[in-house]
Amino acid sequence: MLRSYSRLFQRYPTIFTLTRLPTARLQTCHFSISSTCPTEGLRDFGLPNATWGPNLRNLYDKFLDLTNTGLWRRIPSHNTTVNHLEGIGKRMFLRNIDEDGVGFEYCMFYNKAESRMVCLFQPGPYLEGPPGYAHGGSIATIIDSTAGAGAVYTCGSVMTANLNINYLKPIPLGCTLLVDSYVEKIEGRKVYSRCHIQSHDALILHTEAMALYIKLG
Ligand SMILES: CCCCCCCC(=O)SCCNC(=O)CCNC(=O)[C@H](O)C(C)(C)COP(=O)(O)OP(=O)(O)OC[C@H]1O[C@@H](n2cnc3c(N)ncnc32)[C@H](O)[C@@H]1OP(=O)(O)O
Repeated sequence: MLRSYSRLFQRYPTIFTLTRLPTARLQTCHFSISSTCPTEGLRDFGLPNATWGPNLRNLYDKFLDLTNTGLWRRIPSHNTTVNHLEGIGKRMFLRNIDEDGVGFEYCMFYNKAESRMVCLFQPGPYLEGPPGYAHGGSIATIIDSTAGAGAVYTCGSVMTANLNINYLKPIPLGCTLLVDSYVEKIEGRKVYSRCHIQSHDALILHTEAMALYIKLG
C-alpha cells in the first residue's frame, strides 16, 4: 500500500500534499487527479461571508493583520483539490454543503516558525449532536483537519494514525472558536501534534487533543 502511495506521490506531488487516495479506488471509480492544485474557477471558502458572526469576523481581522508581520499566512480553502466522479461533483468533506454557515464555517492561518496552524471556526446547525451543541464527530473532524493541515504544511504529506480527544465543555452551535494546533515533535516519520479548542475570548477551554501523523512519500 505504502509503495503505491509513494509512486502516486512522486507522480502528483502537489496534489498529494493535500489529498491522498488509494490507487485501487482511483482506478475502479475513475477518479482523475490533476498534476497541480487547480484553483482556477474554484471559490476560496476561507474568506468572510454574510453568515460570519462579529466574533469570527474580529478574530479573522486580527489574524489577517498578523499576516503583515510575515510570520503568519492565510491558508486558502477550496471546496476540492481533485476531479471526482463525473456527474457527482467535486467536494472536499468539510466543504460539501452548498449553503454558507450551516456546516463547517472556518478559515485557517499558519505560522511556519512555530509549526502552528490556527483555525477560526463557527459550527453551523448541520453539525448538531446534542440539542444546540456540536456533535463530537464534527469536533474531531475540525481538530484533525486543523492539526493535519499543520502537519502537512510543516512536514509534507501525512496521514492520521492516532487521534486522542478530551471533550471538556460542550460547544454551542453558532459560537466562534479558536482551534489552535502545533507540531510538538517529529521522530522519524512520526509527527506528534497537539491541539486545543477554546472560545473566541479564551475564557472557555472546550477540547484538548493529541494527534499522531505518519509522514508518507
Ligand atoms: C490538508 C489536509 C488535512 C488532512 C487531515 C485529514 C487527515 C486524514 O483524515 S487521514 C485519514 C485517516 N487516516 C487513515 O485512514 C490512516 C490509515 N492508516 C494507514 O494508512 C497506515 O496505518 C499509516 C499510513 C498511518 C501508517 O502505515 P505505514 O506507513 O505502513 O507506517 P508503519 O510502518 O506502520 O508505522 C510507521 C511508524 O508509526 C508508528 N505507528 C503507526 N501507526 C501508529 C498508531 N496508530 N499509533 C502509534 N504509532 C503508530 C509505527 O509503530 C512506526 O513507528 P516506528 O517508526 O517507531 O517503528
